[in-house]
This record gives sequence, C-alpha cells and structure tokens, in this order.
Amino acid sequence: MFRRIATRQFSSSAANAYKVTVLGAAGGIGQPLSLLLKLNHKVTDLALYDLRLGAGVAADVSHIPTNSTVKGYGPEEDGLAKALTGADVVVIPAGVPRKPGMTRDDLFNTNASIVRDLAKAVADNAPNAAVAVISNPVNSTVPIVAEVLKSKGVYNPKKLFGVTTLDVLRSSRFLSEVAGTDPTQEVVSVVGGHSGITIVPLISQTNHKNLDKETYEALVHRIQFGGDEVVQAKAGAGSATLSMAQAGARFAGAILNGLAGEADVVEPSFVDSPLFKKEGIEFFSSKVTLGTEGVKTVHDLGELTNVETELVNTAKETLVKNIQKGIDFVKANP
Ligand SMILES: NC(=O)C1=CN([C@@H]2O[C@H](COP(=O)(O)OP(=O)(O)OC[C@H]3O[C@@H](n4cnc5c(N)ncnc54)[C@H](O)[C@@H]3O)[C@@H](O)[C@H]2O)C=CC1
Ligand SMILES: O=C([O-])CC(=O)C(=O)O
Repeated sequence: MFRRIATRQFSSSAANAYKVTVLGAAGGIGQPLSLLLKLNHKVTDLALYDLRLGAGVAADVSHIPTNSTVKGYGPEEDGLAKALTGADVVVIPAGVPRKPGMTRDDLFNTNASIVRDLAKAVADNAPNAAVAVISNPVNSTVPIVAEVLKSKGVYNPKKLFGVTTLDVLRSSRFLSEVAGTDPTQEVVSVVGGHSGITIVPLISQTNHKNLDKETYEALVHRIQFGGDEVVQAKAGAGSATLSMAQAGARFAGAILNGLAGEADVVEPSFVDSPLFKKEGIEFFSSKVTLGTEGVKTVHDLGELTNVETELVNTAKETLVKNIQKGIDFVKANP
C-alpha cells in the first residue's frame, strides 16, 4: 500500500519529473555521473546503458534513497531503445579516453562511429530529447550527432549540446589559485570549443583583468591544457572522470532547470550558434540561456581584449576544421 502511494507521488507525469538516460554509464565518467544524477531530485527516472555492466551500476546506484527509479540496460533485448524511450535528457560519455601523447582529435577514429550509432538510436527512440555530448573530440562529435539527427529529420538545434563545463570548472579553480580567492565565487565564461587552443577563457570579464602578462599567459595555458595534466597523472589509465562527472551533472542539471522553466539558467556550451555562421563556423561555445525548449538565447562574447580577440581568431581556425571533419565523417559513413 505504502509503496503504491510512493510510486504515484513521484510518477514521471508530475511537474519537475524527468527521465535522464546515460549512454556509457559504466565507464570512468559514467559511474560517478550516474551517482550524481541519482542525487538530482528533478531526475525521477534514470536509465543507465552501457555495452557491459549497465545493470550492475544501476543496481548499485538504485539503493540510494532518492526519488528516482533506476534501470540498467545492455545491448541485449533491445536495451538501447528501451533506455532511450521517453528520455527528456540524454547524456553521452560513451567512447575511449586519451592516453599520454594523444590529442583529443586522435580519438576521432574510434569515437566517431560510437557517437554516430548512438545518435541514430537517439533519433529513433528519443527524437525530442535534449542531447548532451561528452565523448571526445567534442568539437567533432557534436557535428556528428547533428548530421545524424538531420539525416533522420529530427534535428532540433536548440536541443544539442557539447559539454564544455569542465573548462568552466577548471577556470574557476585555476583562477582562484593565482588570485588567492574563493573558487566557488569565481565565474569564468569560456568560449570556443573543447580542445587545447580552441578553449578560450575570458579572464577580462572577471574581477581579475589586471593579472601580469606572465601570470595571465600561464593561466590561459593551464586552462587550455588542463586535461593533459590529468592524462599525464593517470599515466595511461584514462583522463578526467571525477571532475568531468561533476561537470556533466552540473550541465545536465542546468538543462533540467531550463526545462522546468526556472529563470536565468545560463551555462557555456558548444551549440549550433549564430555567432560566426557567416564565417562558416556552425558550432561555437558561449554562454547560453536554457529554457523549456532547450537553448533560449545564445549570448554573444561580450567585450574582449585584443589578446582575447586573437585567441578567439586562433580557435576559429581549428574549430572550422574539427567541425567539418565530423560532418564529412557522417557523409562518408552514414
Ligand atoms: N567533454 C569533456 O570535457 C570530457 C570528455 N571526456 C571524454 O569522455 C569519454 C569517456 O571517457 P571515460 O568515461 O573516461 O572512458 P571509459 O573508457 O572509462 O568509459 C567509456 C564507457 O563507454 C562505453 N562504451 C563504449 N562504446 C559504447 C557504445 N557503443 N555504447 C555504449 N557504451 C559504450 C564503454 O563500455 C565504457 O564503459 C572519452 O571520449 C573522453 O575523452 C573525458 C573527460 C572530459
Ligand atoms: O583531456 C581529455 O582527453 C579529457 C577532456 O576532455 C578533459 O579533461 O578536458
């Protein structure tokens, strides 16, 4: 009796009740990300899919007494379709991570087809879901998802996101370390893309515009190549997983806050962007206001210093190639 009442009370038809699906849920990112999503009270239905161990991770996470129902899925018995059906948000951390000496682009050959195939399943089973792509190289995997969704006639540019939140977290942390401030109070807008020189933190828009040149350059370099620090330290066992899980949970949470109609939900993300389309750059990361239909507003970059303008111009040169690579891949390998 009690159980039936509890189920009804938290049924997914209620307001603020969402199904979130994680594709790649048993991986280094997927597991802690699933844990953090289990702690988000807006998530009432959590679907965890992986090639292996989806059921195991789900059984584990499901014992936490929050309001969501957790289910695990594998490729057998149409598990991917079942995991996706009815999803409001799909988060994709499936794919291989870097080893020392590799760039994110070196992951393209393996991850492009993984992401393409998962995007096909999203198109078929959750065409209205907001899709948040974590799998690298983000600058190319996001265009891959867009091309697949377009080919299936279900592309909604307002509901596709490349997750760049880890660059935002690192910026807050690293800036606070050089400025001697509280990292929780440092908010840094990061624009461009998610790899090396395409990552452009806008330090001039913080309270620390007067850092000396050497400190500023070292800070920007550390933010751009922060991922390498973790890859080196893990020495062949992968890249950032725990900080990325926090970043992914924060971004998925922001999408849910937007869907729920909360005011002023703003996060940087790599989205289908009007900012530089005239220059042939279809996707760009900048601050985005999230709303009930996904992207509500793509913010422009605001005022930049000459140095930041240079950094953005350099980022664009690489971005345009990374984006085209993703588009060409789907054209050649539909
Ligand atoms: N956007 C960002 O800021 C960041 C992105 N990443 C990227 O995230 C990805 C995942 O990283 P980790 O979790 O560390 O890797 P991992 O190897 O620990 O986990 C990947 C998981 O994906 C699963 N998987 C592979 N193919 C799949 C498929 N077709 N369907 C479902 N699941 C599949 C694997 O079974 C594995 O459990 C990598 O590409 C990495 O470069 C990592 C850190 C930050
Ligand atoms: O560095 C990597 O390969 C993983 C990643 O994207 C990050 O940590 O920012």
